[in-house]
Amino acid sequence: MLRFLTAGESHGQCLSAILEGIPAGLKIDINMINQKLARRQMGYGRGGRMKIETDTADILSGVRFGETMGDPITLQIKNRDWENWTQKMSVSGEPFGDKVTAARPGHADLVGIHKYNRTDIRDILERASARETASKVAVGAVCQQFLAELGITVASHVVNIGGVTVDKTKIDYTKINDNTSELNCLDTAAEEKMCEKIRQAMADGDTLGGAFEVIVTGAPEGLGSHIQWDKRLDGRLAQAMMAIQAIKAVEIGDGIEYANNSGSKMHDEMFYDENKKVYRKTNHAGGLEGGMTNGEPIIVRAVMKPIPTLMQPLHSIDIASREEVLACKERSDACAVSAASIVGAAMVSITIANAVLEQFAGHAMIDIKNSVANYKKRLAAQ
Ligand SMILES: Cc1cc2nc3c(=O)[nH]c(=O)nc-3n(C[C@H](O)[C@H](O)[C@H](O)COP(=O)(O)O)c2cc1C
Ligand SMILES: C=C(O[C@@H]1CC(C(=O)O)=C[C@@H](OP(=O)(O)O)[C@H]1O)C(=O)O
Repeated sequence: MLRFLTAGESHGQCLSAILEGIPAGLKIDINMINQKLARRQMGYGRGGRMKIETDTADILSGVRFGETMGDPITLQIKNRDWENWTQKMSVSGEPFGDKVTAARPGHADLVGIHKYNRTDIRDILERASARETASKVAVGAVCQQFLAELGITVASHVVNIGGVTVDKTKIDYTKINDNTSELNCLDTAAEEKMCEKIRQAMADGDTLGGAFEVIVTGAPEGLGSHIQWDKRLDGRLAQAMMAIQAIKAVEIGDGIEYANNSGSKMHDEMFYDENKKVYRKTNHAGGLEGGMTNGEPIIVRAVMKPIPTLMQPLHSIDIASREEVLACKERSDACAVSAASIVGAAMVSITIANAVLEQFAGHAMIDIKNSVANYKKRLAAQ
């Protein structure tokens, strides 16, 4: 079983993650982890913080001479901005600086101070901040390397920003793994319109959300299970995606479209080829039937709400004076869907890696590879 925890505040010293369950004998490419971290920082519409940070991961445990040993892997990403926050974020010093008291609608501010009995919203926003997603991406990058050893790839792309959508017929999905476009979008014409939409939102002091898609290829048939609610892989993927800050809807395959169409149009018919292998001509199911992978690409789509911090702030309340005020305007992103798409791929990688390790349990890479190969041989003969 794979599990991980993250720790760290947005303006604290660093972000940390401990990942346990990666088998021994996996070569770790630190450059690949850092490339994913850099990709998460990109995207038109991101705020001033991204100019301060250059995220890279240090591996503090679990890897020796570039290879995993089966131990927990500790990953650490320093916050460069911390230097500017040493007093405000001091672990042992006296309280310093003004308290944040004007709650932002859509952020964790108000409910957080109520639940945790705090008087400074900073005590909540520091951990609620999606700065934490850098840890998720570092953990996801290790899982992606594990999956790649088994021929499984995970990639994502942006499909909607503020209502500007990609034209699916124009997309070349073979480019999905090495797409370096500004917004991680595979439709250049749509991306230009998305950037314009973001520019307009920023000029208006407003923010935008959108949607992205994660595609997994090469996953063997039968990951996950129909036998219990918490073993269903579609449910676990949805939970992993919804656990990303600001993600408010998840679709598997045709998702919401199922509501509008009949069974004859929406189910993927099965055929035999000349070698008596089952194949399908469509993938409405997004690679999952009965909570299990069916051998087709896994397709997960997620919707991100607009960023809660607006430069034209919304109506709110001051938690200290109880007066009606405008919400605080911390430095902020105007749109971060492209960053979220990288986080989404990371969370899907972690979830699929966990499902693989459940099914092909082992502590050494060689055992897992053999186990996967035997399983595939058995399926091929069936
Ligand atoms: C990559 C990323 C960047 C984000 N940047 C900001 C930001 O700059 N300002 C902000 O108010 N919210 C930002 N958010 C959204 C908040 O973190 C999120 O809305 C908040 O934690 C409340 O959680 P909820 O939206 O899931 O309810 C970002 C989210 C993601 C995924
Ligand atoms: C720091 C990151 O995102 C942050 C997420 C975030 C929020 O409220 O979620 C608020 C902003 O933080 P700051 O006030 O420091 O500018 C973003 O920059 C990051 O993605 O690395």
